[in-house]
Amino acid sequence: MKRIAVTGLTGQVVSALIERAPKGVEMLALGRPRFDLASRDAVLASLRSVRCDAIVNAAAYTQVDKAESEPDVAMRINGAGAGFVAETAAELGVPLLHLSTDYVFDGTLQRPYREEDETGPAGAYGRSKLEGEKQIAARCANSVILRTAWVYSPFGANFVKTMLRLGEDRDEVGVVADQLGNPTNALDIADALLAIAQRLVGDPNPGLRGVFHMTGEGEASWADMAEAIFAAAAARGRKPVRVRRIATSDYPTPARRPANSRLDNAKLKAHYRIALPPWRDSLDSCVGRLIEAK
Ligand SMILES: NC(=O)C1=CN([C@@H]2O[C@H](COP(=O)(O)OP(=O)(O)OC[C@H]3O[C@@H](n4cnc5c(N)ncnc54)[C@H](OP(=O)(O)O)[C@@H]3O)[C@@H](O)[C@H]2O)C=CC1
Ligand SMILES: Cc1cn([C@H]2C[C@H](O)[C@@H](COP(=O)(O)OP(=O)(O)O[C@H]3O[C@@H](C)C(=O)[C@@H](O)[C@H]3O)O2)c(=O)[nH]c1=O
Repeated sequence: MKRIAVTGLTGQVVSALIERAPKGVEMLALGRPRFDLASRDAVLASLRSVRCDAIVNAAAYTQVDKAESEPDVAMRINGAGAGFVAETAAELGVPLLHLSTDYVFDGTLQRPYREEDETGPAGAYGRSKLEGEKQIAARCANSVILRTAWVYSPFGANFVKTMLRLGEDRDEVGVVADQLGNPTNALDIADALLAIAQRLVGDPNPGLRGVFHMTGEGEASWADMAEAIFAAAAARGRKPVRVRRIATSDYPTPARRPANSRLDNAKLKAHYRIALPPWRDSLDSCVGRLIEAK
């Protein structure tokens, strides 16, 4: 496998893939204005113009709250747009790796979600991502849909960067403690995507295709994650910041988020022998890198 086309130019996962690509593997990043998921013509033309061995669809509309006020835009990009990518991957005969989200679930289950569990998104972003999954499954059999969650990294916008920014001029931050999930470092996602792409290119086994959950190991609430961020920052000389553990009802947002969005990664381990590192380890190294970069 020599060339991977990846959608998005500045996104967290795209940036991580570019950083982690081993010598000899070229990442061909496609982004706006030329590559726009909102335009079928642009998607087909851009992907047809690059020679690649696999496609990673990492571009998406990711603004969870804003999606509530422009659900059609989110649906167009995450739903129809994903379908255009799948259509082109099928035409080109290359495997497609597509990223989806924990927010396809309503969060009412009392255990980590498995791939076959019933979906039921609580908001417009989750609905649009679920439609993307359906488009991919219908149009490209040679595909893997990887549902990940709570992505952070040294790149782009994310919860870790938000907490470090808030902590600069506050001694205390209120963070919801009743939503559970799996913090996931985009750099770990990139390593796994590279290994998965390599397998797909060389192995036609249908068991490697379909939906897989792929998150950092271990679970946390957003408040747990915030506490770990401030602990990692304090260990590197930043002033201490307290986390006030609050309820979802104390932090009103336009979008409803799942109370339980923990994902069960057993299928990925069984079929690919891949497990992402424990979330606390990866979070600590990300905070370290962000602080050193300042
Ligand atoms: N962030 C998270 O917490 C999670 C993300 N995911 C999924 O993982 C994937 C990667 O997420 P992440 O890297 O965090 O995303 P980011 O929000 O960091 O980046 C999204 C990327 O998509 C691009 N993009 C947005 N709209 C379009 C469009 N119309 N045409 C082309 N490109 C577009 C953006 O480009 P531009 O720079 O031009 O804006 C940007 O490069 C997504 O599918 C997301 O749904 C899943 C679970 C959690
Ligand atoms: C900034 C902030 C957020 N929160 C809460 C709000 C929310 O419930 C939770 C996370 O807020 P954010 O808006 O940062 O995260 P959010 O945009 O909901 O993150 C989601 O993004 C999409 C793309 C995904 O696919 C999901 O997996 C998930 O990562 O933390 C606080 O309690 N206090 C705060 O100061």
